[in-house]
Amino acid sequence: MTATVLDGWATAKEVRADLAARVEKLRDLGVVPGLGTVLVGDDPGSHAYVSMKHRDSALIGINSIDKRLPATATQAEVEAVVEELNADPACHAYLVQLPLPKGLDEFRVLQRIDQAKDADGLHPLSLGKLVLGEPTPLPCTPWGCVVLLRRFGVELNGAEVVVVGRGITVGRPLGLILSRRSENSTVTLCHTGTRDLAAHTRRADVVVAAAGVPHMITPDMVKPGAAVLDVGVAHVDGKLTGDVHPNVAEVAGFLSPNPGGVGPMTRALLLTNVVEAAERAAGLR
Ligand SMILES: NC(=O)C1=CN([C@@H]2O[C@H](COP(=O)(O)OP(=O)(O)OC[C@H]3O[C@@H](n4cnc5c(N)ncnc54)[C@H](OP(=O)(O)O)[C@@H]3O)[C@@H](O)[C@H]2O)C=CC1
Ligand SMILES: Nc1nc(=O)c2c([nH]1)NC[C@@H]1CN(c3ccc(C(=O)N[C@@H](CCC(=O)O)C(=O)O)cc3)C=[N+]21
Repeated sequence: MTATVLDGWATAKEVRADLAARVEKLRDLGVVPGLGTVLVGDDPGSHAYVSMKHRDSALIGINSIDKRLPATATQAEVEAVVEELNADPACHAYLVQLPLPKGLDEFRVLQRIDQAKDADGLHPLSLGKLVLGEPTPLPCTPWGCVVLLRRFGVELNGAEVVVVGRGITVGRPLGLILSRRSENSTVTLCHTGTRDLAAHTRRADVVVAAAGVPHMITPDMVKPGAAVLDVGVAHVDGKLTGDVHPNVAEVAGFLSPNPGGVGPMTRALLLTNVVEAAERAAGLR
């Protein structure tokens, strides 16, 4: 048996096709959705992610507002760009690419973002609303995981889900999303303090690997037929390497590849947050 591929490229394309129709409707009302990005410094990975986000935006008619600052930028300079985007009516939602260069206070920058323009769903108010069950933009990577699993008919209602990692981008918010009534999963978050990781993953119907430890999820850790999402990103000998060992494909029922799984979904759900912000600005929701 070999696992069904949870194809993030194909699924992201479907999400974008739906968004393109919504962008069309907005254009008829005279609104062109705008995605802003703030990139500070010259980390090559961050540059690549930001370019991919703008390329995806262009595919469906979303306007790009691309702000760049040198690694030497001060806290005040970064916050001034944030204020500029808060005030810009052409920018419906935006993100500050993390991590910021050393010396800059990320929390203070994130707090200054107008929550109504939060594209990442990682604003402190957005995360608070998620905890409280209020409507809010959802964090893109965890939301992408949920949309991908649903697309392939993986049952979440009542499922045992083990998330490896409690990071703020993936593990922590994924636990919040999956434990809502609408998803209704039983969630376990594992981390470096977990005593017997394999004992947890072996019981899981769904394993989400979001630790950034190359090939840490091996076939013996997976229940036959389980769905496995490979989210973690590391580089080994210059090559993108996920958290899931390739032989897991022989045990799992469903497996999201990396690249080609959750990555493209993350970008598609980011665009969803932008379109929804523009729809709110146009009075459509
Ligand atoms: N493909 C995609 O679209 C995306 C991929 N990513 C990737 O996903 C990963 C998670 O990101 P993020 O949520 O920011 O989390 P962080 O990178 O901030 O944290 C990693 C988490 O993994 C845990 N962890 C590390 N090693 C182990 C281990 N050996 N056993 C169990 N748990 C471990 C850590 O535990 P502890 O808390 O105890 O330190 C921590 O909770 C990263 O690799 C990131 O690059 C992120 C966003 C999008
Ligand atoms: N606040 C914050 N938000 C993030 O969203 C965030 C972050 N911090 N820190 C770093 C990680 C990493 N990350 C990725 C986004 C897209 C792909 C992606 O699109 N990957 C493609 C292409 C990968 C390639 O070929 O390089 C794929 O998986 O197919 C991957 C990884 C977001 N992150």
